Amino acid sequence: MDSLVDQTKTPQLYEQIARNVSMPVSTRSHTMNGSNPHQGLKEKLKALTLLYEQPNLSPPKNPSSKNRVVARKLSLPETKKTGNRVTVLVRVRPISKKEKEAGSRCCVRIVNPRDVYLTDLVNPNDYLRLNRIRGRHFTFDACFPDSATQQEVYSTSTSELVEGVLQGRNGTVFCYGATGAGKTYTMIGTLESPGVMVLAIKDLFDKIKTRSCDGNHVVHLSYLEVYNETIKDLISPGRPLVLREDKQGNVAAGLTQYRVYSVDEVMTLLQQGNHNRTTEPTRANETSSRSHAVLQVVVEYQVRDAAMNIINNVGKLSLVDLAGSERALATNRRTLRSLEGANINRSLLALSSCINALVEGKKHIPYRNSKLTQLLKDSLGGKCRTVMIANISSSNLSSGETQNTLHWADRAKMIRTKANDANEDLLPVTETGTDQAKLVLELQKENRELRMQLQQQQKLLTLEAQSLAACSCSTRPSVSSRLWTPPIQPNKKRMTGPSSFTATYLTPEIKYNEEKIAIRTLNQIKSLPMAKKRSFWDITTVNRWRKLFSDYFYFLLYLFIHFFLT
Ligand SMILES: Nc1ncnc2c1ncn2[C@@H]1O[C@H](COP(=O)(O)OP(=O)(O)OP(=O)(O)O)[C@@H](O)[C@H]1O
Repeated sequence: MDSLVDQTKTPQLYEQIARNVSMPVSTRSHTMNGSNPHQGLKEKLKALTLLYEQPNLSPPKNPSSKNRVVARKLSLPETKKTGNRVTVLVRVRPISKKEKEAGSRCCVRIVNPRDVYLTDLVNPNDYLRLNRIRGRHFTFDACFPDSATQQEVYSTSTSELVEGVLQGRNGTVFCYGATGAGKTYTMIGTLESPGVMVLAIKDLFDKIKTRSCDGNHVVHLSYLEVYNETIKDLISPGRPLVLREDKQGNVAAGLTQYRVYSVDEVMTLLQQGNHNRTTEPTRANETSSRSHAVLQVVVEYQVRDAAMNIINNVGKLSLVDLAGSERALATNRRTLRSLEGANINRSLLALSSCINALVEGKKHIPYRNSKLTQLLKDSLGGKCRTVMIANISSSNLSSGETQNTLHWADRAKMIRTKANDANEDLLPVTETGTDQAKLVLELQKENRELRMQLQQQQKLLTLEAQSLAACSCSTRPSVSSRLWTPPIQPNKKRMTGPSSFTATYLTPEIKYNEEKIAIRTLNQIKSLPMAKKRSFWDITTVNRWRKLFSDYFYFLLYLFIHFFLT
C-alpha cells in the first residue's frame, strides 16, 4: 500500500484522528447532540479528509510496529462485546505488479485497528465534485493492512471459533469481496503462507490432542462448491447434489463426510478438493475462483458427567470462500464466463437481500433465492457465531468494487445471529447412550441375583449331601447326632467297663471310634456326588443293557438261528 501517513507527524495526527474517530462513523451513523445533528459528523469527516489527504503522510514504515497495532487490538475485549452480532473484519491486499504498471494509486487507508478510510479519487478536473467531501470512513471490528500476516488474520477471525466448536458450538467464517481482492489467499493461502482453512485445521487437531483425555473426539470433513447454482462434492466429484432441509439445517444430500484422524489427511483432502474446484482466468484475476467453496468440519465428542451420563457434543465449523463479485464489463470473455459471472452476481445479490432483510428485522428472509444463501442460512440467521472477512484491494482501479464491498460489510455488521447458548450447553444424552447405560445396570442386577441363587443352591446341595450321608450311615449314626448312643455290649460292659455313662461318652475307645466314624462320614459326604454319579451310571447302564437286550432279544435269536442253520 502506498505510504499515506508520515511517521514524523504520527503522534499528533493519530491523537487528532483518535479524537475525531472515537465514535463509529459511517454515512449511516447517528451523531452528536446539539442543534444540527450533522454538524459534528461533517466536521469529523472534514478533519479526517484533510488528515488523510496530506500528500506526504505515510503509515508507520516498520511493518512489525504496524502489526503490533493489530496484535494489540486482538487482546481487546471489543470482539467479545459483539455477542452474537456478525463480526466483520476488513483485509486490504497489496497493489499487484500489474496494477502498479497500469499506474494504479492507493485509495484505502487503515487509520487504526478498527477504522478504514476509502478515498474517493475524483478527477481534479471535475469541478462540479471538487467541493464535496471526498472519501468515506468505515468502522469495523478489525482492519488489517496489506502487511498483516495470515496468522494474525487467523488469530483474530477464527481461533476463537475453533475453541467454540470444540465446546459444541457452531461457527462460520466467510470471505466476501470483489474478484481478485484476496479471498482465496485469505482462506486457502499458499504453501509458504497457508490461509485460514489450513491454520484452523492445524489448530483444531492441536487442541484435540491436548484435550484427548476429556473424551473421544470424532472429526468429519466435507468440502463442496456451488457452481452455476449447482452443488458439487469437491472431494469425490460426481452428480450434482440436492439441498435438503433437516434438523441440522440445509444439508447437501449425498455429500461425503470423511472421518479424518490427522492434519496430513485433511491437507490431502483439501488439496484434492481445491484441485477439483472451478477456476478460470478473468481480467481481474489469473486464477479466479468461479464457485463458492464451503469446507465444513464437524467435531463430535462424548464425555461422561459426574453421574456417569454420556453427554454428546457436536460443533460445526464452516469456512466459506465466496466467488468474487464483478461487473459484467470487467470480464473480457463472454458465453460461459458471462453465465458464471451472472450466477455469481445473482447469488451474491441474494446474499445482499438476506443481509438487508436480516438487518431490517423482516420476518421473511429470502434464503431460497439461491443455493448459497440456503447453505449460509444457519450462519446468518441461526445459532452460530459468524465472522465475515471483507477483502478489498487498495488499488484505485478497483475503488468501485471496494466501496461496494465495504458498504455490504458495513450492513452485515448489524446482523444478529441467534444466541449460541443451546450449543454452549451440553447436548442432551443420546438415546443409544441411555440405552447402553440402562442395559449395563440391568445386567449388573441380574448378575447379582444369579450369584445369590447359586450360593443358595450350593447351601441346599450341602445340606442334601449331609442328609444323604446320614441315611447311608444309618447303621453308623452321624457323629453330630446327640441322640445316638453306641451299642451296649452288656456282658463286656458289666465285666470290664465303667459305668454306662462314662462308657458311652468319655472312654478313649469310644472317642477314637467316634473320630473314625466322623472321618468316614466326611469322606462319604465328599465323595457323595461321585458316588451318586457312579450309581446313577451303574443303574442307567444296567437298565440300558437290559432294555436293549429285551428289545432285540428276538432279533438276536433270529440272527443266531439263521447263522447257525446256514
Ligand atoms: N494479503 C495478500 N498478500 C499478498 N498477496 C495477496 C494478498 N491477497 C491477495 N493476494 C494475491 O492477489 C491475487 C488475487 O487473490 P485471490 O485469488 O485470493 O483473489 P480472490 O478474491 O479469491 O479472487 P476471485 O474471487 O476471482 O477468486 C493472488 O495472486 C494472491 O496471491
